[in-house]
Amino acid sequence: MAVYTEVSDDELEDFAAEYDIGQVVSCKGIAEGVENTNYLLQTEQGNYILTLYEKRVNPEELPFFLGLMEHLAAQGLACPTPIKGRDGKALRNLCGRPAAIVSFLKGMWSRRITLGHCAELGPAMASMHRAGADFPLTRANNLSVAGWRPLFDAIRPRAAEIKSDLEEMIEDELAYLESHWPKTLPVGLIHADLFPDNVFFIGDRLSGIIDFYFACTDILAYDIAICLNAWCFEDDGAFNATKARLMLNGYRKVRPLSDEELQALPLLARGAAMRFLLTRSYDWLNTPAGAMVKRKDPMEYYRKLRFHQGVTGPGQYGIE
Ligand SMILES: Nc1ncnc2c1ncn2[C@@H]1O[C@H](COP(=O)(O)OP(=O)(O)O)[C@@H](O)[C@H]1O
Ligand SMILES: N[C@@H](CCOP(=O)(O)O)C(=O)O
Repeated sequence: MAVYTEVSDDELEDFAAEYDIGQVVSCKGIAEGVENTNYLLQTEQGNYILTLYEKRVNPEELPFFLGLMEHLAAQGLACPTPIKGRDGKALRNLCGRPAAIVSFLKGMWSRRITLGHCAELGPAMASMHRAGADFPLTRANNLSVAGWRPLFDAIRPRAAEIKSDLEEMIEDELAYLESHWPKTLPVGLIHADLFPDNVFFIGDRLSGIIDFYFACTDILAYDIAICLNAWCFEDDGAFNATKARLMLNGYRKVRPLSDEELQALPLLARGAAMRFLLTRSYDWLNTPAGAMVKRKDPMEYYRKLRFHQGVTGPGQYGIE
């Protein structure tokens, strides 16, 4: 459960009084998510999400994230919009943490990814990339190739607790990725954590995208690579090329991909797998015993990385 910070009734009342959102009716901790504390805030006027920002979010970067959500929502993307208080500010403090209220999105994330979900994801991701093109702020991706070695150094002494050959595997792969990482692909605004639990559906239709707190300026096709990993593998570890084809072709209808971008996909998918292998390994080794949060399995990403190491071209992702 991701409620790291408990909010008392008095603190909540004072906080909500800064907004024109009506009287608070209830405030319930949300059990999902791993990064921040989220509450479902119900007021006389409707539902909202109250987020208190925790460890991985740098408070100085919050204007970027909140501004981005505001920008994308204004462009018609179904994503949360920050709610401003009477003073015009969306960002304030609660219980010693930066905090904001955002609009509530209807829909549910799907635990069972279908071909239809992947077909919907592609164009939605491409529309997000297009809508982000004129967002004026930029943010470097601190979890891209330059950020991987410091994470590796932090997990290295205990990597064998996860898998005996993990240290050796990451060492070799990191050296390869550092020397081959593409430098000329189109760059723009990416979500960078577009996992199934951050995409809502109503029935088979995609109804919204949430959780922009890893969003950054990076290679656009890297977002696609993250999704190849997060959406196109089955529970038994098999890669589903039909899912990948539907996602990629749906994407290309809204934002065509150059040959250079397509050829780079296997490498980007290796990098994307490395990124989540590293953060999951770090969290696996460093989550305090008894913390109310479910750790995510690093080995899932070890296996995905091994798969992409064997991919020789984008054809293996189901496309010509
Ligand atoms: N704007 C929103 N509308 C509706 N539900 C939301 C919204 N934001 C978050 N949630 C709920 O909170 C959960 C955790 O949110 P998320 O942003 O993924 O947390 P974290 O950043 O901590 O991982 C989501 O799975 C969803 O159930
Ligand atoms: N998607 C990441 C973890 C980040 O969790 P989220 O709840 O913020 O999406 C992973 O799967 O490792």
